[in-house]
Amino acid sequence: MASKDKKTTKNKNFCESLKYALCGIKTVFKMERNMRFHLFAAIMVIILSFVLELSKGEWLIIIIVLGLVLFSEIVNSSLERLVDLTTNQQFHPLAKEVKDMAAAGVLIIAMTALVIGIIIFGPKLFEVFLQIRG
Ligand SMILES: Nc1ncnc2c1ncn2[C@@H]1O[C@H](COP(=O)(O)OP(=O)(O)OP(=O)(O)O)[C@@H](O)[C@H]1O
Repeated sequence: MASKDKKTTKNKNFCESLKYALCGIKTVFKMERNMRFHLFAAIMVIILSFVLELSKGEWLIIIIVLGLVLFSEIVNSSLERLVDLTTNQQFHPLAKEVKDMAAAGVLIIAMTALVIGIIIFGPKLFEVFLQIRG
């Protein structure tokens, strides 16, 4: 194990819980290429949202969706590790189902985010396109 921290007991207070949660965020970004891709995409969407001056309601939807995408990727990554830990990376049909279902969860929220993105940004980008064309 890379970490020198071998603690296995319950966190004593909120600060300690926060410390380990931040440690989890650091680990998932370091280890998971998909998570880095999702973060890059999220930053691009936020920049586009500022440029296109979204309404407060549109911002709320974008923030919720981006949070759900990142959350689903973290749950997927943690389930993958749990499966690898319990199966010791040996094939098991249930392990396949767990990993495939966790990946399906990410896919569904990513598709939802795409559709919401098209609904919110599509007409605005089309307007910008028409203005550029004069
Ligand atoms: N122990 C196992 N037993 C059975 N099937 C497995 C096992 N481990 C992985 N698989 C199969 O291989 C696929 C890929 O597993 P892997 O752990 O590499 O996920 P991944 O490709 O890294 O996922 P992601 O793209 O979300 O990072 C799984 O979706 C599953 O179908």
